[in-house]
Amino acid sequence: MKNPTPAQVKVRDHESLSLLLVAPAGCGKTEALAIRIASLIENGQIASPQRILATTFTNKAKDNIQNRLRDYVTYSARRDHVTVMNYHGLAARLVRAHGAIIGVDPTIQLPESDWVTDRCLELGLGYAGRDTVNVILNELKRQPLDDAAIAAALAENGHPWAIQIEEERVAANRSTYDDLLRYAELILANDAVASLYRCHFGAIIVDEYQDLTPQQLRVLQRLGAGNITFAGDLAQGIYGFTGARPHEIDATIRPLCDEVIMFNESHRSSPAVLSMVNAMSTLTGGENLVCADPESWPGSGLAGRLTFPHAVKEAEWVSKAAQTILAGVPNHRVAVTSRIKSRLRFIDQHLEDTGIEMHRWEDGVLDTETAAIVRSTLTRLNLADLDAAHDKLTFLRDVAGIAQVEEPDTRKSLADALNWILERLGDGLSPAEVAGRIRVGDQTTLLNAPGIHLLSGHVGKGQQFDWVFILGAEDDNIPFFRATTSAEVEEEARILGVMLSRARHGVVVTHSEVVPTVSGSNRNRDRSRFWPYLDAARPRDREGIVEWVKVAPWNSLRDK
Ligand SMILES: Nc1ncnc2c1ncn2[C@@H]1O[C@H](COP(=O)(O)OP(=O)(O)OP(=O)(O)O)[C@@H](O)[C@H]1O
Repeated sequence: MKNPTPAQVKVRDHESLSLLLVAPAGCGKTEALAIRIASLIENGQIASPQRILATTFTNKAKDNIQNRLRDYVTYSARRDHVTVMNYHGLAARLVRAHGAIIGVDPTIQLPESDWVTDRCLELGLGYAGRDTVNVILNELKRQPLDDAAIAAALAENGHPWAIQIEEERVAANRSTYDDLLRYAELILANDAVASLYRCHFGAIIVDEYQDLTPQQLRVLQRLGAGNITFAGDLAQGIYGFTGARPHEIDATIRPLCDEVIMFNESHRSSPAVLSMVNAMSTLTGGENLVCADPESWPGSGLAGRLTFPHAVKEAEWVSKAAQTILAGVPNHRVAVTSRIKSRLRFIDQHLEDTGIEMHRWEDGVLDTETAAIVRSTLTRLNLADLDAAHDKLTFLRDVAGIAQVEEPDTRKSLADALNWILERLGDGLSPAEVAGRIRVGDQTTLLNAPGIHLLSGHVGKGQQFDWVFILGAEDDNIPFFRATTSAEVEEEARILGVMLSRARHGVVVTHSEVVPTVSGSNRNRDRSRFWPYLDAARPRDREGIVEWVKVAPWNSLRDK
């Protein structure tokens, strides 16, 4: 539990339930939301049978907010007064309970994968065809249109594959992620249903509002009707590709909120790290961050930037640097990150080959809810029955009870996890051994585990690490080659800003002159066009980094 700052006290004590909290990375927004939730319960503003709804975008973010809440709200108060849900989970709940009022079968099959993409590839449309079909369907389904209106709009558009795939979906009584949100909005247009939910959820808490799509905001507004606390940061808007519209959302909610409270003091990062984050602010549009307690950071923190002749050399150096840091501060967490996951393959391979332990955030790591189902499945699994089953995956899905899982994100991760179990059992592991390999993304492991963590830029959103190495500061990687418009390139700058601002003590950015392609041929790579912006932070070069590490006050670092 932290001592709230005066600004956090203002958020905690703000009487009306309609509030906007805007602050750059690391200023304590999520902490302030947890403090506010605790206060709403303590002062009886939200009392049974009403609950507070806290919405998140992913299961990992759900774990993150639940983790924070543990510091301020007792288990029983959380159980009785707080619901933490993803947008897809919320939409699925509405469809299951009230689908019939808009003519949707409440038993409709819930999504557990990107079915439209899978279907396009099965039909041989290739990646370009898949992109076209997805764009057509996504854009239409982000509007409050029923199935008949979607069919009519598709007929007018005339794209034969989009029409066929949508017809197949309806005939098979299945839903995609887009359908769930669309149906939820249509259901909430019914005043009786909307007021039922407003009575149930007395207040809504929305973190990372800049990532909302207009459709998600419309759903929230029907549910929350002026009782919403939003928190976020436009400079961290990195989900344009999923339909997020940060400026549009901001312009919509500002006039509706009773007050706007702003913070600009970072509680997360050292002065050196903040200088790197601030160096990007002209591109990210972020406020300049001030360090809340500059004297408290041993050595003032570390900011570094260096170039390697080859990605393999980069991997060797970063691995050695991470180990040197961990030798000095074994309780620390070191993130090795990059814009895209595949750019981490050299360091991943190097760590694997040298037997250095790492936590891969995107592989075999389950959120708390999925891990609980998988563990119970493994305990109940009878191997003889599995061996005798004609279709092993279907058998395993039945044992896991996937059909009863309502939360689409959990369904997806469970479906992936069941495939992973089958592979491991196929490797000759026993169910107990497979269970032993499960890594859970909750506070006891991923969120707090010391050591080296490998993760891509988007996955790191909302998280923090003591040290962050950002690999692959090359054009094509960041900005990603698909970013062509100025708006897309600006979003790429914000992704770099998000990666930099995950760091507490130190951040090091690297570029490699040669990066082999996935097929193994060497490719020359230019430094990222964002590289020169970091000059303003006067990052240390290789010698400077070595010098800092040599004289670093490890004892003080360990305790901070
Ligand atoms: N009042 C406080 N005193 C000391 N530390 C604090 C305080 N408030 C927050 N912190 C710490 O500062 C760090 C950043 O806080 P938090 O994650 O809430 O920021 P945020 O604004 O949500 O960041 P981001 O936008 O990057 O997700 C956390 O380690 C948190 O525990």
